[in-house]
Amino acid sequence: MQSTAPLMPPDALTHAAALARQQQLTKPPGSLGRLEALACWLAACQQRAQPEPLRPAISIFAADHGIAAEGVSAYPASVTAAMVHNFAQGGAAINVLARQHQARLEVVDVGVNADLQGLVGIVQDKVAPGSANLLHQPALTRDQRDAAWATGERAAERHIAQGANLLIAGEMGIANTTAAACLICALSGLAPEQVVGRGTGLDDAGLLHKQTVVTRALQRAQTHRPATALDWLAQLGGLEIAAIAGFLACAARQGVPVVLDGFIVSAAALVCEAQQAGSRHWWLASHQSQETGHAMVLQQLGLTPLLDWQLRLGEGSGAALVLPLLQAAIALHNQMATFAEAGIPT
Ligand SMILES: Cc1cc2ncn([C@H]3O[C@H](COP(=O)(O)O)[C@@H](O)[C@H]3O)c2cc1C
Ligand SMILES: O=C(O)c1cccnc1
Repeated sequence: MQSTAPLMPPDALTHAAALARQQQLTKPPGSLGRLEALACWLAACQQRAQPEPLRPAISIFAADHGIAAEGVSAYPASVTAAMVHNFAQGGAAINVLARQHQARLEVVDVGVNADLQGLVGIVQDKVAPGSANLLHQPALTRDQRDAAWATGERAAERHIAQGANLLIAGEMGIANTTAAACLICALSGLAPEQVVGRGTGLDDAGLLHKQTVVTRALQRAQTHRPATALDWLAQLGGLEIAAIAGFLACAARQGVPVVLDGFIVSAAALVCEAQQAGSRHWWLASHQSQETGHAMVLQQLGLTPLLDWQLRLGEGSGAALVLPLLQAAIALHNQMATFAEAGIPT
């Protein structure tokens, strides 16, 4: 884990140059709406007034959660490992989207409670076989938290070394919306009723139970007097959430933009921004998740989601879904004629 000095945002001069080009393209200024802002942001991130096409890469971090024992998910904990097999066979939603948009995809086992050795495309970087039950004890030791964070940093570095210029983090971990909700409450000051959602599809009774679990877990964690976001991460996080926070921190330090996925990634983003201020300038929010509280977290991060399509899957799927929109923003920005080139009077 590195320094907490505020990061520089994407390059302002390049942003201004890109904006100037947008004003000269053969359309009324502003008529391509957010596509224009996206092109200028990507230009600033790349420090090229005409940005290169995107070379996206995705890491899915998978881990089990002790809190699953409290009946906070509509699915059994065994689904985490089963879904890693599905990722390896190419059958999950994120596999389809990654193939469709030619994104490099890797799955990182940072803490699944199963032997996943030998599965195709699975990076073995297991820190522990899952987190502890955060209702009764800290989810992670400090060492586990730091090791998982470093796992995420290594994943971002791998992608960047292979030429990726846009990163996506996804997650798989049954019960991780509970850990994410706890962290979001702790870091945002929002109440459990404002944050806790149905996850994979809890009914009304399940939702109330999950709210109670989160409230009690927050009370338990308070007794340890957590002072920093990293303290909260150890108390209430999970191995994949810590890894995603490290992934985001590393990407921002290296000046590589990230498309944030849904609720769980946003919890990791809050941790990252608290630890490394200014990281958020390198992020775009793909969508507003159905999960309660996601909208308010994005607001706190100063991010406006692109889509509101009732998504509540995770895996990085929402982020992968907006890749064609980003590619379109860059293609329009680079390939449209200017008024001068087209001889159109202004
Ligand atoms: C088949 C299946 C595939 C998934 N892919 C992502 N998630 C999503 O659901 C989980 C979080 O919801 P909760 O906190 O309610 O367990 C995470 O694993 C998340 O990525 C899935 C869940 C299931 C069941
Ligand atoms: O928004 C998400 O990331 C999400 C929501 C519900 C279940 N799994 C993930």
